[in-house]
Amino acid sequence: MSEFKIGPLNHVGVAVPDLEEACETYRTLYGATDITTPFDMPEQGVKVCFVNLPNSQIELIEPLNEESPIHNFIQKNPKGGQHHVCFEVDDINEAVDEMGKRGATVLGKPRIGAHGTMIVFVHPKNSNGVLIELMESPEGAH
Ligand SMILES: C[C@@H](C(=O)O)C(=O)SCCNC(=O)CCNC(=O)[C@H](O)C(C)(C)COP(=O)(O)OP(=O)(O)OC[C@H]1O[C@@H](n2cnc3c(N)ncnc32)[C@H](O)[C@@H]1OP(=O)(O)O
Ligand SMILES: [Co+2]
Repeated sequence: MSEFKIGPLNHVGVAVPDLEEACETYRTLYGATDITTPFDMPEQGVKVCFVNLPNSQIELIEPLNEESPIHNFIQKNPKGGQHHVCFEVDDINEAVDEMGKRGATVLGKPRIGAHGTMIVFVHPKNSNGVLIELMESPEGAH
């Protein structure tokens, strides 16, 4: 087995029915001041923005359409909910290979994520009901 291991927590994904409303909640209820402008990621089926915190980010995601991978999640959780946890990895292809060897179900092929590096997801059944995103580190290898 390779030495592969997860690195820093990059972000926590929160699925929401309305991105603007969710941003407003982080602004007015929690006083968050650094919230990025929302943008569409059609290839991921989501509209995204980040609440930047000193040590991490909350990624707010709203489904773009009924084909979105988070469409069913919002149907089941109409007010939204915690959706995924994202860890950085040094090398996405190594991560995919090693996840497979370790018996996990990797969902699809790596794709470009919201930070401009490759991401891939591991099924929640493999990790106590938590959907895990693995993201190639923006700073390169650790
Ligand atoms: C922008 C980007 C970035 O950071 O760069 C992102 O994060 S994009 C983030 C959005 N993209 C993704 O999530 C892509 C990967 N996700 C997927 O492929 C999908 O969402 C699945 C994880 C396969 C779930 O799909 P879907 O909800 O349609 O399937 P399903 O209804 O059959 O659900 C199968 C089981 O998984 C559960 N389930 C669904 N979503 C879940 C979640 N987020 N966390 C924990 N459990 C979850 C369901 O309740 C169900 O449980 P039971 O079997 O017990 O009823
Ligand atoms: Co994410």
